[in-house]
Amino acid sequence: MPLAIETTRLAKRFGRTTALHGIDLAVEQGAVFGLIGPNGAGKTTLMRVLLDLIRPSSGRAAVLGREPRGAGPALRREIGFLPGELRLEGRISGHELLRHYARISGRVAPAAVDVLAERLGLDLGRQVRTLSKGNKQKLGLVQAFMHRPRLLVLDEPTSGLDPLVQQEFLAMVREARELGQTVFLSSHVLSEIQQAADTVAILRAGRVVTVSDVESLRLTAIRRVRVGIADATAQQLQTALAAIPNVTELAFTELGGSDGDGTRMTARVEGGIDPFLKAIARFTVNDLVAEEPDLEESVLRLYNTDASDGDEAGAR
Ligand SMILES: Nc1ncnc2c1ncn2[C@@H]1O[C@H](COP(=O)(O)OP(=O)(O)OP(=O)(O)O)[C@@H](O)[C@H]1O
Repeated sequence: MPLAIETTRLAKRFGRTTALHGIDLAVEQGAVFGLIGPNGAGKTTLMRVLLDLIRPSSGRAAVLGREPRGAGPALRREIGFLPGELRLEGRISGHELLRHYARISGRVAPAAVDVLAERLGLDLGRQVRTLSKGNKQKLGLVQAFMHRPRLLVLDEPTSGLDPLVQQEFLAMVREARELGQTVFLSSHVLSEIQQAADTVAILRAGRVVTVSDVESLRLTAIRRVRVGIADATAQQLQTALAAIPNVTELAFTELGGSDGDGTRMTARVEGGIDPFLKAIARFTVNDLVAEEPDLEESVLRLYNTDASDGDEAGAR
């Protein structure tokens, strides 16, 4: 069985900007493969090469065993593509627009469009130009999924979606995997990739920094945590957390003076959060906020790259 996606020393230059510096990637059929990286890393460029929307400067790409260049509509029908910047014809309804796309993608099961629209909460009767950004994104997702393509290439698929719809999208990805479809998706949000993907490639400044399974990424996640404790002093909290090695940068504010309204604490938790939660659970917790793990801090530093060192690949 050929790989779903294979690139060999794939490079793309735009004038003096090098967007991709020789990318080697292999995506197995049936996998959910996440591409993650900061702005300007080259995620969109890579996807556009795979879809033959742009041509590589050097190197090779193969999609479902074929070179995108010259493979034409037959390969295109096997792919469901959600572009990062969706441009949709506005003066027709969602229904009409999807009928138009179905003529290109072919083989759309009669009920598929309605089922997907219903799941995402999208009104297909409305004129496309009157839809909000999130609803346009839903329309883009419906057109990518509706013909059950062998390969889904999704550029920032949850951009603009509210959290409930994001969860529905993640369920759609899981079902696609169960049906044997391959999903190749990009994001700059670590938690989203962790929920959706089995394997993750980290792209930075046009290079693959690492390819890793999602479980190992989870261990490296760094979170900032804020906690309000009703019945402990800074000293008590310090003592309770002293023996937990993955908790650092502790800072305390004691509230309320003599009668003691408790203490506010911030901390940096690297890796599993469970030991931290167990240690504070003996006190009365009023409030707990665990921020989204930070991609740059969690992942890029692990591989000895300077996360602040310019996002734009061409800047160097
Ligand atoms: N058509 C183009 N002309 C010139 N430079 C381009 C073009 N497209 C992309 N680039 C440059 O290539 C690099 C990679 O951009 P790309 O859009 O692929 O990154 P990305 O990882 O998708 O970023 P984001 O998360 O911001 O969408 C950037 O330096 C960008 O400025």
